[in-house]
Amino acid sequence: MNTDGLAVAVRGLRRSYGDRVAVDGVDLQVRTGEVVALLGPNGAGKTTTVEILEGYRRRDAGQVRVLGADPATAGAAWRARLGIVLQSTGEFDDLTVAEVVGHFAGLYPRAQDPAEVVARVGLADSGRRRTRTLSGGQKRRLDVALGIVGRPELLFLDEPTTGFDPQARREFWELIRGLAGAGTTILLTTHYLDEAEALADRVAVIAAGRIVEVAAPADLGGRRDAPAVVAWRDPAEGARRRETHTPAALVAELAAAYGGEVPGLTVSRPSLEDTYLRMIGATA
Ligand SMILES: Nc1ncnc2c1ncn2[C@@H]1O[C@H](COP(=O)(O)OP(=O)(O)OP(=O)(O)O)[C@@H](O)[C@H]1O
Repeated sequence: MNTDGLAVAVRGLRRSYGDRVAVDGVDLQVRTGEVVALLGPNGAGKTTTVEILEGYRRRDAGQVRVLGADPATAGAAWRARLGIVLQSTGEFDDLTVAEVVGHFAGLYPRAQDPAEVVARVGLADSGRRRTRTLSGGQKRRLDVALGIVGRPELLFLDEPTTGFDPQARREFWELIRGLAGAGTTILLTTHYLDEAEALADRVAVIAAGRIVEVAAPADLGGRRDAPAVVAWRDPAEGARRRETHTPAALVAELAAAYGGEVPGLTVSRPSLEDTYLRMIGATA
């Protein structure tokens, strides 16, 4: 397997738990410096796949290279190049935010300044607080701080913004964009389609243990070529709707017919969520 320019290279990955096939022949590549979002319904095999890449679960079959090494056998020096933000929050008893981040910084050979990391995740005012007094969203920020304090080359984020308020999500996205802009490769799992669209260069859709498609958010499922939906409200007939590949022509036609503004006019394309739900076979 040629892994030039790839932070993650996976071919034919399989893993079963007893009779249950969780990962059924996954192929996936993440280029160095890329942000890839892994999307899929509950039980699709995301966590299993990601934890195999992180070296936390064994695989039954397949080739896997992460930062050039096989996670099943790679050692501590390899692990220090990864940043991992898991779904569940660690418990740190009575330690303060600054103490926990400082402690983790000590585990890495080229850690960032802990105070800078605390500020970067928006916890500068909470550095002296004991971690058990943090809100859910603040704990998640602490998780992210611990994931990035070692200056990872590759960052794994498992549903990073679950429990965030909208403003905290936007701030988190800025943080992630900053890391990506500085060259960090990022593989994230999320159930938020807007998050995938905001952050990812490419999204990989996984369902029932198989990759359905990998594409840029704008291209997924043929989105770019999908017809536009032009909707308006006719004063006599009520709500009207037409699908077209030439929406500008239709709008011009309607404008002429209505003698100017078209009542209640909207022009839309299938959202990433519409496309995703169609791909995984959901009946929305
Ligand atoms: N340790 C385990 N033992 C037995 N079955 C497991 C184990 N871990 C996962 N599974 C099963 O494997 C399948 C894939 O699970 P996985 O956690 O990888 O999915 P996921 O896509 O991460 O789901 P979610 O979105 O709910 O986190 C599921 O059917 C799950 O029940």
